Amino acid sequence: MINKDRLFKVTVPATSANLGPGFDTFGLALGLYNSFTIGRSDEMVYKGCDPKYQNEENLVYQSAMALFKKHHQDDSYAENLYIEFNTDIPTGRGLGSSASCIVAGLMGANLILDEPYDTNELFQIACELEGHPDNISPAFFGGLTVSTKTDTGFYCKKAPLSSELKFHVIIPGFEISTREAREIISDSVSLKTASLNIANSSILLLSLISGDAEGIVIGSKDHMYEDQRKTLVKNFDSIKISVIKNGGLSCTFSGSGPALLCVSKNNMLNTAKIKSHLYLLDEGWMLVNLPVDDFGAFFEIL
Ligand SMILES: Nc1ncnc2c1ncn2[C@@H]1O[C@H](COP(=O)(O)OP(=O)(O)OP(=O)(O)O)[C@@H](O)[C@H]1O
Ligand SMILES: N[C@@H](CCO)C(=O)O
Repeated sequence: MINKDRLFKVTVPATSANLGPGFDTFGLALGLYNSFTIGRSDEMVYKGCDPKYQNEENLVYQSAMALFKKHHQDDSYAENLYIEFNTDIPTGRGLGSSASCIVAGLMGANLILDEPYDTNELFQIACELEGHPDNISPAFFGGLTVSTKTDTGFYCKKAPLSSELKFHVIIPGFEISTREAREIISDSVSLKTASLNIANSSILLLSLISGDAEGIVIGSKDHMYEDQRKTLVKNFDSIKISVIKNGGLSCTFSGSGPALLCVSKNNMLNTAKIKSHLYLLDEGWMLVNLPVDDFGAFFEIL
């Protein structure tokens, strides 16, 4: 039996990490959402969830259990939950689907426990579970975020974003897991490469705030991972060329990919031309305009 008196609906925005050079650092919340209704139940229920995730490895369930275990100080603690999935964020595309599951699992479990943890504590646990903070930060706080890890935990700052900027994602029909996309990149870079990425990400951040087109073009260039990751994504170069030729200021992997994030200014992007190029390709690419979500995850008591 589901405890219908205590059902909570947690809604989490999609997120696009990196924005080019800001690897594991920059994140942007976008107006596409996953909602999860969570409560206690006599038996485990995964309603509306892809059958391949209807098991104890489920990331919403795992994240909720992580909080219960911490709260009860018992590593073997487990209980049955009702979790209903209403999900629009495509899985394994680089749009923060895993971050949405982690944030919802933690927020849902915290509500079930009568909120013993504050947002910063949940944020810290979420970053630990995801392994890096760049998707978790905008999922929790919305908008454009810059995150780092200090000796005492993860730290996030929100940056104001120019309202003249528009964001489109180009999403293919296939998935690449973050694990696979991280395995393909080298785990060390030269000082020269690191310095170029620091310089570009700084220019990019200033330009996203001011809306300076030239700074976005220059600052979006990554030197650390794009060349390696694009070997996993057929037609990456041709799509990027089409976006830039048709008014885009940048076209970078969204998070670990394979989806791409395009930044443009006002209505300069010729979406019809880009769509006709995508139509010629085999991988089912779709171009979608998404607003920025400035608020991040929220809950309702049902
Ligand atoms: N709707 C969903 N239902 C159940 N599990 C999901 C759902 N969406 C995501 N997941 C979990 O998240 C995993 C995908 O996470 P992964 O990090 O590979 O991709 P992503 O989060 O979409 O990309 P990125 O982290 O680059 O934004 C899935 O394998 C699954 O475990
Ligand atoms: N910064 C991460 C985002 C994906 O979770 C990556 O690019 O691997």
